[in-house]
Amino acid sequence: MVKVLIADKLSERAAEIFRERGIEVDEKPGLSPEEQREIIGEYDGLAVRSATKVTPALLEHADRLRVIGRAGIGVDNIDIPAATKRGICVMNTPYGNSITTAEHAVAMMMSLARQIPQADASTQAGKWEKSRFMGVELFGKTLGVIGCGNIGSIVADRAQGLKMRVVAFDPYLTEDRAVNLGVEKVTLDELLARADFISLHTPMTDQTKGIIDAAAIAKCKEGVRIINCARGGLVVEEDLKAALDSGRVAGAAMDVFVKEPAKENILFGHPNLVATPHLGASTSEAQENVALQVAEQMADYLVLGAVTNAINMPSVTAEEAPRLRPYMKLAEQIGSLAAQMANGGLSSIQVEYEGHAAELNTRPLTAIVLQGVLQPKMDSVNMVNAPVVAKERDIDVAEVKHERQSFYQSLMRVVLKTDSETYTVTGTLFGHKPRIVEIDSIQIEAELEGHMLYVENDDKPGFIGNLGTALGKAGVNIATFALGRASRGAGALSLIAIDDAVPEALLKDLHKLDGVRRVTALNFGTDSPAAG
Ligand SMILES: NC(=O)c1ccc[n+]([C@@H]2O[C@H](COP(=O)([O-])OP(=O)(O)OC[C@H]3O[C@@H](n4cnc5c(N)ncnc54)[C@H](O)[C@@H]3O)[C@@H](O)[C@H]2O)c1
Ligand SMILES: O=C(O)CC[C@@H](O)C(=O)O
Repeated sequence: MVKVLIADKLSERAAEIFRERGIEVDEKPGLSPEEQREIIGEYDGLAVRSATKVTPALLEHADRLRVIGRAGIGVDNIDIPAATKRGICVMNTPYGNSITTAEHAVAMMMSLARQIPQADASTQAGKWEKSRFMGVELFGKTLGVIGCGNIGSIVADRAQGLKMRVVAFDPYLTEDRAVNLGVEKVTLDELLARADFISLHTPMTDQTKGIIDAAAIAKCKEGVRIINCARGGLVVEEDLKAALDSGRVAGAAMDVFVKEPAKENILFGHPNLVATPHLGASTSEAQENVALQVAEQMADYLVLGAVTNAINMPSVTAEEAPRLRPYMKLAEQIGSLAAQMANGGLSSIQVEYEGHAAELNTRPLTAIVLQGVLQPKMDSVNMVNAPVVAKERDIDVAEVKHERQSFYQSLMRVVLKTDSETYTVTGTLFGHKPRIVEIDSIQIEAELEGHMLYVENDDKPGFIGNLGTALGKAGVNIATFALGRASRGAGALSLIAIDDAVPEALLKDLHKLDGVRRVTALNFGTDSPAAG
């Protein structure tokens, strides 16, 4: 039975959904990394928030793991390259907590403007420090949004409701989108120079790490207020502390910290700091949304093969999945056949689609062709890691969609080049069954299954009889025999399904048959999706 581990505290709905979808689920939040390593080998799916660190050390023990679901947005607690290498799909829930987090950023901005947390503490301590807490209005002030994606754009919208001017720095924000959002797209320096409040909403990347440091703060208005509800490392905490001390930054509101959980931090205790413990996504609505979404997505993947919001593989909707399934089998078979026929180091793989196949979502199909090509040489390759493996090996991958009409309603072709030769295998679907219809421009009609022989020979009388006799003498039973030839008397080829593997000695004898050009043993293993 398919089994999922919920490793962090998620809304109860997640476990309910897994069970409704026939998936066994264990809820074990709060385990130590060592405890997680001990049990992870039992699971096909792992659902996390931000507490669990999905490291290469954990993944090394994850022999069954097929999918990691992050109930939230940031996947910086998951080692994506390590997961991809192991063929594990990683998905997040990009929109489920955006409104909640944007609202938290706005709440933080208001807290800064009116020092509400400090005033609350003082008032409840019995002081009545009316003159200490002089605030500033938001009306007419400029908010600088760094990173204007899902959350940044909601913050911008809410700020406009408060009659603030919004300037945004985001290299990927188009002018049109900026106009639609009602924000002014500016450079980072312009934003720093103009903003009264700055709110950070980028992911943590090499470009954004430390985007607010001493140099950036030096370009800000005197008395700027800074809000970070994105990721801790976006702000250099030591530089912010110095700027708070000098008064250059009038206030800072931090929901996220370089080191979390932040039990201690250089900023703590500063009178102009407002701090929350990574609460951006913590509303019941957002947690319900992300738990439900992550469980549905993971169940769709584990049960149907549908892929939604994956970070490391192409999407396949739940509606597409059943339509793609027979093509997936065909994709793996043509890839596998071409690879088993090929000699020499692979240099390029071109996957061509014609007719109905060209109208499908071809990215996952191409990934599966790559899986089929690479699997005969590597055990642990699948559609998640096959594109990465191909890239690592400098194999050039191309996808071509033909508009031309062909004899077949739907065709998929793989053209595989090695350093010495080119191999072409074309297949179609008869009903839902994959069929090979052409090999190197010779027409044939064959199903691929179990043990097979691929034979190339001179097209002359007696060859097939001799081949059959040789196999029969060795006790090898022929299950099916598919034959094709270029033209009378020219080269011919056959794909022969046999009941058992051909011993090495027999292969050598077959090579000695009069007129034989090539004999290759093929295997479309019964436990592989490429099996017929
Ligand atoms: N505090 C929390 O609990 C909490 C909750 C949800 C999300 N987050 C974090 O909030 C951040 C934003 O999430 P989102 O859903 O809006 O993501 P998003 O991907 O929708 O938006 C991120 C934006 O940042 C922009 N960006 C990327 N590199 C940039 C750069 N160098 N300079 C400026 N902009 C850049 C992107 O173009 C994109 O528009 C993420 O870091 C996420 O992890 C935190
Ligand atoms: O799970 C959380 O509480 C935080 C989530 C947040 O950081 C995210 O990136 O979605």
